[in-house]
Amino acid sequence: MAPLSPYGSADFDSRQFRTAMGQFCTGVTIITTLDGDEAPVGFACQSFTALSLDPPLVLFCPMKSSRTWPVIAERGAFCVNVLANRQQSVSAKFGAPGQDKFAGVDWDASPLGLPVIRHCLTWVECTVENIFDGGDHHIVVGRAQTLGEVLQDKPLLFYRGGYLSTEHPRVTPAQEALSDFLTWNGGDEWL
Ligand SMILES: Cc1cc2nc3c(=O)[nH]c(=O)nc-3n(C[C@H](O)[C@H](O)[C@H](O)COP(=O)(O)OP(=O)(O)OC[C@H]3O[C@@H](n4cnc5c(N)ncnc54)[C@H](O)[C@@H]3O)c2cc1C
Ligand SMILES: NC(=O)c1ccc[n+]([C@@H]2O[C@H](COP(=O)([O-])OP(=O)(O)OC[C@H]3O[C@@H](n4cnc5c(N)ncnc54)[C@H](O)[C@@H]3O)[C@@H](O)[C@H]2O)c1
Repeated sequence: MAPLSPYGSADFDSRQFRTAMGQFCTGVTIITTLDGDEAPVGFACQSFTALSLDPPLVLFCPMKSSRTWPVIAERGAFCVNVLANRQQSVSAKFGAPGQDKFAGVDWDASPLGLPVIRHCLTWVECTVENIFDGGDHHIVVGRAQTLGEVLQDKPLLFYRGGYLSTEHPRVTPAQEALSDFLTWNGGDEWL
């Protein structure tokens, strides 16, 4: 058996860890809420995922140093805004420290009054269900309360620390691809 590369050893630094984690391509969301003065706040977040269908749960992981997180905890609710490909500048704005990330950003209020950023692929309004410890992050579980409409647009993807163009419009259904893969008898040609 061939030995694993140095990246396979436990002796790695933070940059190597980020490089490895950056191979996992994700979408980008903006997690928003309202502060005590009813002003909108939010931050860019890739650590978002669907968690459970019944009950309908999602999760995201804010850094413990996040300044938006305590505002969400206080409000007990947040809105997940799923960014479209054309919203790179929104991601950059909400992904860096700043006083007013909403300056110049158009938004509407969800049923709970939370900020829904215009032109997102969709949005999900949630109440905070549970908070777990995750090293230098919190793991926040939310219960979906309202689903937004779905726009027919391309997603913004984050990959290797940058944004990936999603110009190719074709979407292959995962179920179909999986069953094709499992019944494939064409040797290595699949890859
Ligand atoms: C594509 C993408 C995905 C991301 N995914 C995640 C994720 O999943 N989870 C996550 O936690 N973060 C993620 N981030 C990073 C996060 O969006 C940023 O750290 C963002 O600034 C956090 O916003 P905030 O409002 O929570 O905190 P901020 O107020 O922006 O503060 C963030 C940090 O900067 C410090 N800070 C604030 N203002 C200043 C200042 N003027 N000078 C110096 N330091 C300052 C704060 O003390 C804190 O440590 C992602 C960023 C990008 C671009
Ligand atoms: N989960 C996060 O907190 C998270 C995720 C992505 C980016 N960011 C932050 O956004 C900024 C832009 O990132 P970049 O362009 O340098 O890309 P990068 O090369 O740091 O990101 C590559 C991958 O590393 C992981 N990562 C990066 N920072 C992390 C962190 N603080 N905690 C946990 N995982 C992390 C993510 O999986 C990301 O996809 C950086 O300041 C980065 O720390 C934070």
